[in-house]
Amino acid sequence: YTAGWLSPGRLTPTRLVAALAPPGGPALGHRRNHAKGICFTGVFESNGKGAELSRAGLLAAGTYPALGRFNLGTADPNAPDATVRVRGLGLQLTAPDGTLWRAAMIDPPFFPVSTPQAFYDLLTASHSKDPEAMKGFIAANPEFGTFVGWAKGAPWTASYAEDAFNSLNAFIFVDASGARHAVRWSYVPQATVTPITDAELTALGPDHLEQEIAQRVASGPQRWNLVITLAEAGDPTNDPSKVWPAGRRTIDAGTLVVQKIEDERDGPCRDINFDPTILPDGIAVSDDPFPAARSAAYARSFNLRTSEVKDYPYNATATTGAKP
Ligand code: HEM
Repeated sequence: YTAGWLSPGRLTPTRLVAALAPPGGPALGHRRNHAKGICFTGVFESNGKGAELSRAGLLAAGTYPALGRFNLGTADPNAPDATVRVRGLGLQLTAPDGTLWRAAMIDPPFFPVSTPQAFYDLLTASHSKDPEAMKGFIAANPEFGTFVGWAKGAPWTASYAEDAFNSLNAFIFVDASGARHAVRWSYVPQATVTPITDAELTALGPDHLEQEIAQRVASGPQRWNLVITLAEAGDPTNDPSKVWPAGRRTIDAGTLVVQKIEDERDGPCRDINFDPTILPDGIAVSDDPFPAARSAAYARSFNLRTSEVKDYPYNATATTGAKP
């Protein structure tokens, strides 16, 4: 059940989260990864088409509350936007009976590495002073080269509203008859995508993405389609670094509508852990090893940051963390 995580010598959540910290140490009180972000509320408008694959109530037609957070894949809450290649979306959908579907997705079309151990090795190598460390890592994890190609070549955007956010990890949808379907999903923007370069993003300023999404949402709701992709026999479900072949059947299950930008520091995202294993009946984890490892690491990060409340008070004058 604990996937060996309690055995001595194995990769543990504590070691994994410690490895995320930059050489100067973690930013106390903040998420240990994806530390820079901005919170929002809205709704998920389910069109009911996902009910063919999953009996989850949130995939039956209806409108359900959504809480989420756009973020940058960095341990530094003050990182300039153009220095961070990976952007993320944490999302919680709530069914009328209170059942939750939490997810945390990113914009690359595949993950840089195949296993949680390789992610740990990447973090360790990238923070190492040994000039050979990254060379050794890349030799042992050739899939990372594909990610480097994406990171160097893929266009940037000037808005979170123009980014697609991908589950990358495979999950199992269970339908009303009990049949199981391996899927991945993406939230695909309805906004027109205008590619830019990293130099153009730099010129827009270090915190452009937060300022821009606040302005854009203030001028009108922003939308993403939930596109579910069905695996075919033989498609790898245990390795998020491997894309599935083109042409797989997809279902557009509904629309995420971002209606209001919320305060990041004092807002409703602060005390949420977007743990990707918090799933409603009708959605389950697959043989992908990441969600279990992520769940343990996110809990460790959550426990650390919520115990560091004096370093991240709810407002400028609070010293105890008590919400005013
Ligand atoms: C073993 C691999 C991974 C580790 C150790 C890891 C670690 C973490 C940690 C510690 C956090 C902060 C949690 C918190 O304090 O609430 C986080 C947040 C996040 N992670 Fe991961 N992660 C991993 C893989 C992934 C993958 C595969 C994805 C996407 C497909 C992803 C997307 C995100 C996103 C979007 C957030 C921000 C969620 C929020 O806004 O709270 N991570 N990650």
